[in-house]
Amino acid sequence: MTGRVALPVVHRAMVASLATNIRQGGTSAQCWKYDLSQDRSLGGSVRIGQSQGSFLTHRSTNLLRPAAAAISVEQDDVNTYLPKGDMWSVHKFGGTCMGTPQRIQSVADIVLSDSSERKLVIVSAMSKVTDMMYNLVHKAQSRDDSYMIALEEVFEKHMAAAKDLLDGEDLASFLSQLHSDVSSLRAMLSAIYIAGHATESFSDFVVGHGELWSAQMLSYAIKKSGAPCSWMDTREVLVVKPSGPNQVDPDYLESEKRLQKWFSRQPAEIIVATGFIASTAENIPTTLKRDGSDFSAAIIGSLVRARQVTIWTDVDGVFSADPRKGLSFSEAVILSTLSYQEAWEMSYFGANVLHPRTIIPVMKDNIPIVIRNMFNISAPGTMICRQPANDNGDLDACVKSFATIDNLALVNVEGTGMAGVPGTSSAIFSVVKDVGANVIMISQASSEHSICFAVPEKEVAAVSAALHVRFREALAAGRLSKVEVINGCSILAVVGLRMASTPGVSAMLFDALAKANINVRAIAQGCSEYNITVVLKQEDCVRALRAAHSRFFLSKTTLAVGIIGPGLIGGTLLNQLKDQAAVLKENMNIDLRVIGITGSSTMLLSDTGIDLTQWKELLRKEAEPADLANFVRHMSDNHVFPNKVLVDCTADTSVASHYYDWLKKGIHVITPNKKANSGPLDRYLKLRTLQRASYTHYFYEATVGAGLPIISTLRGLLETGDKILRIEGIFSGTLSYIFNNFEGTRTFSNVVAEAKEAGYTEPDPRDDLSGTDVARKVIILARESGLTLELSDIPVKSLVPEALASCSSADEFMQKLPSFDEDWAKQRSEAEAAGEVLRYVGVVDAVNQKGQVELRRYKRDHPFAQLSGSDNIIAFTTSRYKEQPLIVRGPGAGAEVTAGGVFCDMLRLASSLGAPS
Ligand SMILES: NC(=O)C1=CN([C@@H]2O[C@H](COP(=O)(O)OP(=O)(O)OC[C@H]3O[C@@H](n4cnc5c(N)ncnc54)[C@H](O)[C@@H]3O)[C@@H](O)[C@H]2O)C=CC1
Ligand SMILES: N[C@@H](CC=O)C(=O)O
Ligand code: NA
Repeated sequence: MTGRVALPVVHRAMVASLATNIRQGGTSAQCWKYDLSQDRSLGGSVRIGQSQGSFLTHRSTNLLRPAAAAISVEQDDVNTYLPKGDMWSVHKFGGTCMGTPQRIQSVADIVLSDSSERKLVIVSAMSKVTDMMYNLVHKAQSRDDSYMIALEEVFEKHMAAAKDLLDGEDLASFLSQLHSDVSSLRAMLSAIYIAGHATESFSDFVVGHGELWSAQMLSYAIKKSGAPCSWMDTREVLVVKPSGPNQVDPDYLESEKRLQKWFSRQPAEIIVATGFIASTAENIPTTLKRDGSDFSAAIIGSLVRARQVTIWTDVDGVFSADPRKGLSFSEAVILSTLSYQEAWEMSYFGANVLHPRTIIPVMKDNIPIVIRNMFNISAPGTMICRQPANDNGDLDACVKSFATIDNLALVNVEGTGMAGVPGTSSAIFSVVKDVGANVIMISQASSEHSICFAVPEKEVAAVSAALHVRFREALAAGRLSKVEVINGCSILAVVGLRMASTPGVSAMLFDALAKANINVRAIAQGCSEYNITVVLKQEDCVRALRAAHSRFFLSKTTLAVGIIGPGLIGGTLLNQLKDQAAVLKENMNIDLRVIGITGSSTMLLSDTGIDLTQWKELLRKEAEPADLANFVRHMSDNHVFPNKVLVDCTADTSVASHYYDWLKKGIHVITPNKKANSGPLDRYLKLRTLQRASYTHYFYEATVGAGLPIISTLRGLLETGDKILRIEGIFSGTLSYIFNNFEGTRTFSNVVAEAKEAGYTEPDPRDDLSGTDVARKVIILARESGLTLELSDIPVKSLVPEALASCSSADEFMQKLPSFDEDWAKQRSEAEAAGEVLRYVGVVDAVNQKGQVELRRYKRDHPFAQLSGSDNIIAFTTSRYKEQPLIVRGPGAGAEVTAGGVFCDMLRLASSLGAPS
C-alpha cells in the first residue's frame, strides 16, 4: 500500500539540496535538518531544524508538509518516520494537576519550559471527572434519569474551564467539539438507560471523554503561546489486550505501527495525548485500568525510547516511608533515587510509588521515570532508574524505604520430628493453600526445628485448625511439639538494593530496634537483596518504624531538644535556633529539633519538632499543663531521634537537681543555670563522676561570663596540663553595669533598674546585689579547677541593704531600693575623692584553696576600672601565664550573648556526637 508521509528517510545530500532549494526559492522559509548523530533509533531520525541563519525561520513540523509532499513511500516504511530517542521527553500530568483552568495553564507553562526537542504529554481527565463519568454510566444503567443532569454538570464544568483558559477561535472550536461529544454521550447514555445495561466498552467509551477534553484544552493552551502542538486520541494508537481480571497488556508492535502512522500525519514537536484510554486490536475503546495514565506514559515513553518520563503529581517525590502510617510528613524523607526493583518492592507494600506494571515498559529500555511535584517545581523529585547514581555502597544509601503491614498472625510449627524429613514444609503449605490463606512471609531456621509464617489475622483460625487436623498424628506422637498462633503481629519491611549483601545494614536495623526496646518475633531476608522483613508485636510497629527510619534517614547529628524555662534566655535561644537551624542543617549536617518547651505553668510537646516560627503562639494556644516528669518522659520515650538534650534555662534549684537522672537516662544536659554546679558539693561531685564515666554530655559554659569562653578556656588550660594559681575578675554583668554607670548625679536605684531592664540581672536582682551570683561563679570555677569548696566557704560582701533582704518579692525590693540611694552616693563620693572607682570582684585562690567575693576600690587607671556596659573581665594566672595573666573580657550578661553561649554548647554537643567541624 502506498501512502503519503511527511518525513521520509533522507540523507545529508538530500537535506542539503532541500535547504538550497528553499534558500534559492526563498519560498516558505521552512527547512529541516537531518542529524544522524542524534539518532539512536531506526536508522536515522529527522530533527526539525532550529532557526539557523536566514533561511530557517520556523520550527513547525506542520509546515514541513509542503516540502515533503512530493515524496511518496511504501506504508511499510512508515516506521522510519517517527523519530525516537533522547530528543523525546514524556510528561504525565494526573487529574489533580489538571484540576482547574489555572492548573492547566501551569501545566502548559511546565511543558513549554522543557527544552527537549520533542515532548509527549500524557494527561488524565480533570480531577473528579472520571468519577463523574463512571457515575453517568452507573445512573443510566440503573435507569436513574438524573444522568441527564449529571451530564449537564460535566458539560458545564468543561465549558467553564475552557472559557477561563481559552479564547477566540480556539475556544469556539473546543466548545463546538464539546457540544458534539456531549450530544453523542447523551445518545449513548440514553441507549444504556433503555437497555438498563452497559457493556465494558460502552462504559469505557463514555469514561474516556474526560481525557479527550483535558488533552484538547491543554493542547490549545500550549498552542496559545505559539508553540507547535497537536493532541492525540490515544485510542487511535495504543492497542492493548486483556491479560487478566482488570488488567491489560500493551501490544507494543501494533501500537508502535499506529503511533508512526499517526505521527506521519501530525508530526508536531509537542503532542498532548490522552492518558488512561486505549483500544483493542479490533478498535474497541478500552482503558488501561488502575493507574492507567501512568501506564500510558510509560508505554508511550517506551514506544518513542524517551530520554525520560516525568510523572507530575502533588508530592515532592517518593517518601522513604508512608507518612500516613506512623511517620509524620516531616520525618519521612523524599528519596532522590530509586532503582526499578526498589520501586517495585515498595509498591508491593502500598507505597505511593508507581504501580509495578507501570515500570515494566520503561524498565526494558532503561528509561528513567522521575516523580515530581507540579506545585513545587523547585523540588528535584525522585528518579527511578536502573542503577541510581548515588548508590555508592555506603550503609545508609543501601536502605531506601520502610513499610509496615498490620493485622497479621504468625503461625509457628515446631518439633524435633521435622528436621531432615523431606516434605514437611510442602505439607504445611499445601494445608495453607487449601484453606486459601495468603502467606506473607516465611522463616525457617537451619536447624529445621521450626517453621513460622505470617498470614492475615483473619485467616489464621482456619489455617491453625487445618494444620491441627493435618498433623494430628505427628502432634500426638510428639514428632511435632506445637502448632502455635501468635496474634496481633505486624511486619516491618526494609527495602533497599544490595542491602542484604552489604555488611552492617541489618546490624544497624536491629540495633535501632533494640535501643527502642522492641522485640523481634521473626525475621526473613530473601536472597533477592531487596528486602529484610521483621515480625513484631503490632503495638510496637509504629515505634519500630520510627526508630529504624530515623536510624537510616536522619543525620547522625540530629538532636532532639527540650527547652525548660522559655523566659528571657530560653526565649532568645529559641529565636536564635529558629534563625540558624536551616544554615546548620545545610552547612554542618546538624539537625536541631525542639520537641518540647516547658515553662512553669504550660508545656508544648511534639514528636518531630515544634515550628519555631510560632513557638510563642503555640505555647499559648496549644500547650498543656506543665509537668516536668511528663516532659522528661516525652523526651526519653521518643525513638525517632538518636540524641536528646535538655536545656535548662531556668534559675530553679529543683530543675537542676534532676540533671543526674537525666544524664543517667542518656539525655544530655546543657544549662546557663548555676544551681547544680554551685549547689551541695557531694551532689556536684556525683554529677561530674557520672558525666565523666558516661558518653552523655553536660555543658554549662553560660554559667560564668554568659557567652564568654570562660569554662572552655579553663578546661583547655587544665586538660593540657597547665596549673591554675588564681582566677580573679569581675564576674557579674549586673554589678559591672551598675558600677560602670553609677557616676555623676545618677542614683544607685536607677542604675539597678536599668540593669534589670537590660536583662543582665537574675530573675531576682537581689541574687546579683547580694553577691550570691558572683559567689556561685567563683564556686563553679573553683570546683572546675579541682577545689572542693562549698558556697558557704566563700565570704561574700552583700550590697543588699539589710532592711530589704526580707522583701517578699523582687518588685517590692526594687520599689524600696531608692531609699538607700543616699548611702550609695556617699560611698561613691568617698571613692571619687581618692581617685578610685568601686568594683565588685571575685577571686579563686587556688594556691590557698579558697575563694572570695568583695566590693573593692580600684585606681582609675586599673584595667578593672576601664570596663563598660555589662563587661566581665576574668584574669587567669597559671604556671604558663604567670607574668601576664590570660585575660578574657567582654559583655558577661544579656539575652543575646547568654543564649548564644547556650547555643554554642549545643553545637559543642553536636560536634562531640560527630558533626563536621
Ligand atoms: N540574664 C543573663 O544575662 C544570664 C542568665 N543566666 C542564667 O539563665 C537562666 C535564665 O535566666 P533568665 O532567662 O534571665 O530568667 P527568666 O526569669 O527570664 O526565665 C526563666 C524562665 O524559667 C521559667 N521557670 C522557672 N522555674 C521553672 C520550672 N520549674 N519549670 C519550668 N520553667 C520554669 C520561668 O517561668 C521563666 O520563664 C538563669 O539561671 C540565669 O542565672 C546565665 C547567664 C547570663
Ligand atoms: N545576672 C548575671 C547574669 C549572668 O550570669 C550577671 O549579672 O552576671
Ligand atoms: Na561563659
